[in-house]
Amino acid sequence: MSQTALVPPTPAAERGVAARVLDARKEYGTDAESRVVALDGVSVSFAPGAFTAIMGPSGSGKSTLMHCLAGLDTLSSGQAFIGGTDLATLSDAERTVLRRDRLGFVFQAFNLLPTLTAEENISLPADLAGRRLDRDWVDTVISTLKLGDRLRHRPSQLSGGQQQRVAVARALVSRPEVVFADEPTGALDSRTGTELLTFLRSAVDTLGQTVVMVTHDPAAASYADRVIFLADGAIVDELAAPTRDGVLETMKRLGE
Ligand SMILES: Nc1ncnc2c1ncn2[C@@H]1O[C@H](COP(=O)(O)OP(=O)(O)OP(=O)(O)O)[C@@H](O)[C@H]1O
Repeated sequence: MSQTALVPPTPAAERGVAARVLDARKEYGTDAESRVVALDGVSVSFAPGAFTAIMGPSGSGKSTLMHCLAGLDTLSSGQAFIGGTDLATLSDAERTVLRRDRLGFVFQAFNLLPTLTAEENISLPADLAGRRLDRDWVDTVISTLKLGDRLRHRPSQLSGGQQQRVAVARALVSRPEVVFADEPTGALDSRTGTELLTFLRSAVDTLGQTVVMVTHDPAAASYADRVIFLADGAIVDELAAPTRDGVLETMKRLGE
């Protein structure tokens, strides 16, 4: 039996929530001097088919929240769920399988394998999971991200923006339950960044893709359905249907 069976996808009946944390607390360091409370009792749910941005000043806990939600790190206390799966009930190996089979990642370090072509990098997670990709969807992703003439190139032969688009394609081709994106436009020029955000938005609108994105950029956050603001490890505000100006005003009010 394959290991994949250890972490079955969330049954339809439990799909009311794509991801959530309950009273999540994360502390780093043990002695009083080095102790940092990165998450201080955060409870938040992410609806399926919604695009959520997480904002807040440097050090407010954004990456920690995303890493604990995505099973890349564990909470000190509280609970983190992907769909109906409580991540604390999984072994390290099971969490790895869950990340591979049910989640997509777009991080600043693109994590592309240097010896593989763009096309091989894009299909790698699905190949590892032994899952067949929907060829029409793969073609749509590749053409929307304008990667058609770069598929045989290796990462070192691609620009930073092209590598980032390969990373986005890799995260989206298998239609994961949740795509986690950490500053996905940070390294891109504004036109490429806009294209990428437009693509994420259309994946949400047309496919019901769930996206959770950490960003510092109010314009990027305005592509989301909802923005959550963190400060000192706690959620301090939230905006629905955000505009760039609305996000800026909230940041100003929160003293960012
Ligand atoms: N491995 C670690 N060991 C100790 N402290 C850590 C560790 N990782 C994060 N922290 C601390 O936890 C707090 C939250 O960090 P986190 O990276 O989640 O913030 P962030 O909001 O993502 O910041 P940025 O916008 O600068 O990326 C910070 O004070 C940070 O110094």
